[in-house]
Amino acid sequence: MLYYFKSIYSACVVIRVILMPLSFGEMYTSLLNVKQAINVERQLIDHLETYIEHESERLEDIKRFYAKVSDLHSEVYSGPSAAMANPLVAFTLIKRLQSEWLNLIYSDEAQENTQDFRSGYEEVEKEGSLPKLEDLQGAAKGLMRLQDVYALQVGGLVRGHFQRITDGNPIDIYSPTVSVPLSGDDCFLVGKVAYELEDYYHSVQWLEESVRLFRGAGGEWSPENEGTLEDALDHLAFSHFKTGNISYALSLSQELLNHDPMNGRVLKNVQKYERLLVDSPPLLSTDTGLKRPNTTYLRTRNTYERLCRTQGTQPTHYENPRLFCDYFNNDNPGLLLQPIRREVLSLQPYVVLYHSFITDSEAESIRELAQTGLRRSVVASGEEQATAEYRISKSAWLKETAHPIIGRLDQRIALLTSLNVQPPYAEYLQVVNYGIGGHYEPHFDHATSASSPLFRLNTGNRVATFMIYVSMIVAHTKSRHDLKCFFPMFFSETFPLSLVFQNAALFWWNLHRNGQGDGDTLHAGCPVLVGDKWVANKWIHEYGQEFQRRCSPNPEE
Ligand SMILES: O=C(O)CCC(=O)C(=O)O
Ligand SMILES: [Fe+2]
Repeated sequence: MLYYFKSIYSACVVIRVILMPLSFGEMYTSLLNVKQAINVERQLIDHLETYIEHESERLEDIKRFYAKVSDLHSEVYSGPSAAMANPLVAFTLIKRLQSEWLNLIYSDEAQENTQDFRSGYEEVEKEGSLPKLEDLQGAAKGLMRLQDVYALQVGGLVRGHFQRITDGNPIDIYSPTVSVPLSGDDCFLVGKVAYELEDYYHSVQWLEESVRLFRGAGGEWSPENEGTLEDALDHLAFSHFKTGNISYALSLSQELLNHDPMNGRVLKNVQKYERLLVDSPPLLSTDTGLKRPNTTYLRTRNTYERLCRTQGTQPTHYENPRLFCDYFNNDNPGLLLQPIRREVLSLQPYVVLYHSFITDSEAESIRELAQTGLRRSVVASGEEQATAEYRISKSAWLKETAHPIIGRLDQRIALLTSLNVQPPYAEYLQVVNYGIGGHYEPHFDHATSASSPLFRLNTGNRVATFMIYVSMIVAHTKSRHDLKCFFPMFFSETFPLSLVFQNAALFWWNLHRNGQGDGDTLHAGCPVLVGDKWVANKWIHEYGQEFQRRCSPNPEE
């Protein structure tokens, strides 16, 4: 969702990405890649199935031997020494002890089964399609971003719910069709990511849940787990120590010692905490001083998050009678038969929403065409471009030659805006796919520094943005009260937000007529709470538009 608000923020401008070989890296930054990982896991499930079959057969064989020998002992050898009189019985006893037990005990079968299982995994690994540690960390950070921006309760998330406390009650802000609760180990990993970032605000919350769940599991061991109750207690105790909650750090460490009494490091910590508590007993206040870590790059965080939580505050048509909706053809013969539903959302800056700008099948084609070209999105960083935490997505550039659809889109944009959208007067179409909790924090699309790599096109700054919602399956299915217009059938109270924007396009001028950037065009893509969000940007440059957008020295225009 794109929101507008006024504030000053340093420019971060997306520029053309140099195409690199196809890579699957940074999976967490694009939901498309996450979806592809489903097939990867399916392969592993097949390997596990074969492994289980082989191991079951092996155990069956072992059980058969066990039954044979134990039966012999209860039926044949249990009597007096009569059985030994039978030379066949004597022979088979000696043979078993000399050979059969040996073969059983030193059998390679278990190892062979494990080896086959591992080879299957290694094959998948070689394809390069497995997530890396960085992906796990990125996904965990995405979850914490959603937690923060949408004020979600960690306890709710752990139970598979997306809840926010409103007026003292947990309210579902999104009800998933399938709810997936998290395990103690899931929470441990999220908490550990925060812990390693020295972000004890989050580590405390997630590790609390982890400890609770591990305790509940009664120390039961699961082969897939990375952490244990002891690990979680250890990290949680230290997180509490770092946030000044010494007495809690002490009691957690003592609990840990119950499980691991010889742990010298924890023994030392306990002594240290006890000393600290004697030296400066805790105040009665329960305020642990837990604060969210300050991100240096976002001075407009509160406004941004408020807007994301309230689903935007675009001006309503009731407040400003100069805003309107109409069927628009730009007096252009190309649009006469198919005028487009236009909605003027704001006059200053001038922002227009074009409904149904593309069809479902065009949206699908755009997504498909972009797939192989998707690379981690970058932003301008000085004279260069770099990835950034404040923009988590992948993007691909589509030339007009990629498919006739792209050329037709360019044409349609030109018909609507009367602007020259041919390169180099506009950039290629940039298709963006967001990842887990993917977002684009408040930014300007235009360059705000003369050294920006954006000027390498030599066609001036980005005068306008034409942004298409190529798909947006969002969490909220509540109605938008602030987006009613003259099209009641399209904006009925019950109409899901996602459908209002899906296939629509936004247009706005980034620059004033005097060429200066318009500070009011600060905008953002809120973290994607759920679903697969795609947008496509067409950035139109200053040069080539001289006859369509007259200049003016007036800084207000
Ligand atoms: O995803 C959005 O809603 C905004 C994207 C955006 O502003 C950009 O790509 O420049
Ligand atoms: Fe933007």
